[in-house]
Amino acid sequence: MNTVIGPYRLVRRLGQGGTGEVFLARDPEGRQVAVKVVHPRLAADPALRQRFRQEAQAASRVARSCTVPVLEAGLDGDRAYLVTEYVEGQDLHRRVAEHGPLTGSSLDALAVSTAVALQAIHAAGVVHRDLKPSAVLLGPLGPRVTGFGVTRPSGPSARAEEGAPSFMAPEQARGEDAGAASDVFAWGGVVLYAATGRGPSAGRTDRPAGPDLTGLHGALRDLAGRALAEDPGSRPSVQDILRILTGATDPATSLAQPAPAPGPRPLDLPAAPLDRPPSALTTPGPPAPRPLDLPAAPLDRPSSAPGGADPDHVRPADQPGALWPPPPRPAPADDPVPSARWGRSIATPILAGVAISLVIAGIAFFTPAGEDPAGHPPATQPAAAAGDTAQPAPDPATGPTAALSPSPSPSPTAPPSSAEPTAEPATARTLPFRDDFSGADRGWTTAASGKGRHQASQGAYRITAKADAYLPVIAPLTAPVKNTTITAKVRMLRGKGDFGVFCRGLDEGARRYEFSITSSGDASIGKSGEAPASVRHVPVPGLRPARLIVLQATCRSGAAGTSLSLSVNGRKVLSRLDRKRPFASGSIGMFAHARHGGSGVEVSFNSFEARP
Ligand SMILES: Nc1ncnc2c1ncn2[C@@H]1O[C@H](COP(=O)(O)OP(=O)(O)OP(=O)(O)O)[C@@H](O)[C@H]1O
Repeated sequence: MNTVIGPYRLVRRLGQGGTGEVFLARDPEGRQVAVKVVHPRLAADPALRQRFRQEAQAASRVARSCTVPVLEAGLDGDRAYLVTEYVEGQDLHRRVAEHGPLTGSSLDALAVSTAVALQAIHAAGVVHRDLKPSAVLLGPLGPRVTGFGVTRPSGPSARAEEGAPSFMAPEQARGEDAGAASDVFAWGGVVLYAATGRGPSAGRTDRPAGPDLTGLHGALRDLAGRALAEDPGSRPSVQDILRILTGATDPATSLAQPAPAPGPRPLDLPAAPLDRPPSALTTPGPPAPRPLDLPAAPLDRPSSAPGGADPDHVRPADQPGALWPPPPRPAPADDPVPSARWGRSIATPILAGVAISLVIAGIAFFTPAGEDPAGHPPATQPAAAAGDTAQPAPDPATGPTAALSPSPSPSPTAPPSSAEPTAEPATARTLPFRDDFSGADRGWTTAASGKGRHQASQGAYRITAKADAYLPVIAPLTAPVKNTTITAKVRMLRGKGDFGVFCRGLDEGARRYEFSITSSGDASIGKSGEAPASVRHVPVPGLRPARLIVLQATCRSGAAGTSLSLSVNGRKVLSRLDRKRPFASGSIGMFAHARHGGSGVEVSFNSFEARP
């Protein structure tokens, strides 16, 4: 094969996706990469090119520790292409077709690895949208997920129309927006397929009793069954899947809901929460992929093995006790797609990031997905929507300017009764939720790569963000949150920056709203992607961040947009209406954000409560 695209020399064809062809190729240094060439019809569409670029940028943010990185998105003439690391081995579809279902620890490792991949993908603000067996590559180091959707048309995929089992969630098949919960459905289908060779047959009327889980056992059976629930709100979060599969949580206590059954679901929520915090809202983003209109150049050097090993140097034989069978011998060099065919046979899509889970010596070793170490925002996230308004909340008694005037603040040690927490419900994994941090950490999470520390100790939860770092900590809820009022008691211990609570939805750009107090005593309501300078700050008269503050933040989304309000020590100081389309369900939590250099910022939360 003598075809060259960008700086890559194509070696042989690896596969055909619904929207493009994938080739093994060599980069200028001779390293192996996988190059997906987008269908010229799509590549020629300016809107799709733009989307390609944006989604490739999003893909490049997916945590490296558990993905096969997207190395480059480029253009060569009118040919758009995406370069990822090459994974030597079979995809799951072929593996099961040729060798039968996976069993034992191989199956467990596949379930964990694919969930880790989803966690990493979601943490980057991306929804895979097309997880399926052919998108799970069984490499020498374990399963990796590839192919998350760029320029993917909505609705059933071409492959599904050809009669292959569809792994698409019912809501996606209906043409609705896909969220994290849609990926969880596909995860359940992939696990079912890996264990049985059968697909989930989503939304079929001939499966009134739910998916046939015969062949799956134990926690995997329970999780896959719940993941395949028709109602997205009834599916477990990726975080819960991982907790259970890794033994961190007893399924009996964390999954109190029954396995899916026909009939209405108890929750009516459109999407599962993101399991990891999004990239930060107000710090600079990571290096973006090269724009399509620039000469092609790699985003990063290929490095398929953790630790930056050269992919050429990672061989199955090098892995002691590698669980996965050695990949088939490479097919003899061929040239099934001679260069003359490029113009017509190259299909469309774009690959995306992939998760790596190491499976060594029969133990599934995985690193929880991390957000961008610096907590970077989506580079393409627009600033506040045109209809977005932010204003100091009018004081009910004295009018709109009262909130800006000095006024005595209630004693922080005697907050208003509306801010007083109530007794914690027995399960406390859905709203209402309360944590006074009096016991052990109940599972608050942040990025493994987050810069700083966070821990519950002695009745408080301390968050220490290193210099200029953003450190969010996510509440350990098992169901997604959309409309909520959060009440938190917090004080600043040292440093400069801001801190507070947030609500975050799973939608494009992983929208997040932050309710903040700064070390200088201002309050603000910020939105992901906004430049810090454009976020309106309102001084709160008499506020001393070093004393206990009662924050009350409300996040409510409806047809008119998302209404947000912030009260400090019982007094409403800001309200805001974001007229962007309604906010999706997601996660909530607390954060600290160190700014202005120095040695970071440390805050202490005494309690956190969220109510519907
Ligand atoms: N990085 C890679 N390394 C090795 N093989 C790959 C790689 N990426 C894809 N492949 C092979 O190419 C096949 C097609 O991949 P592709 O991503 O196009 O699938 P798809 O998800 O069906 O495509 P689409 O996104 O267009 O629907 C895979 O099933 C796999 O066998």
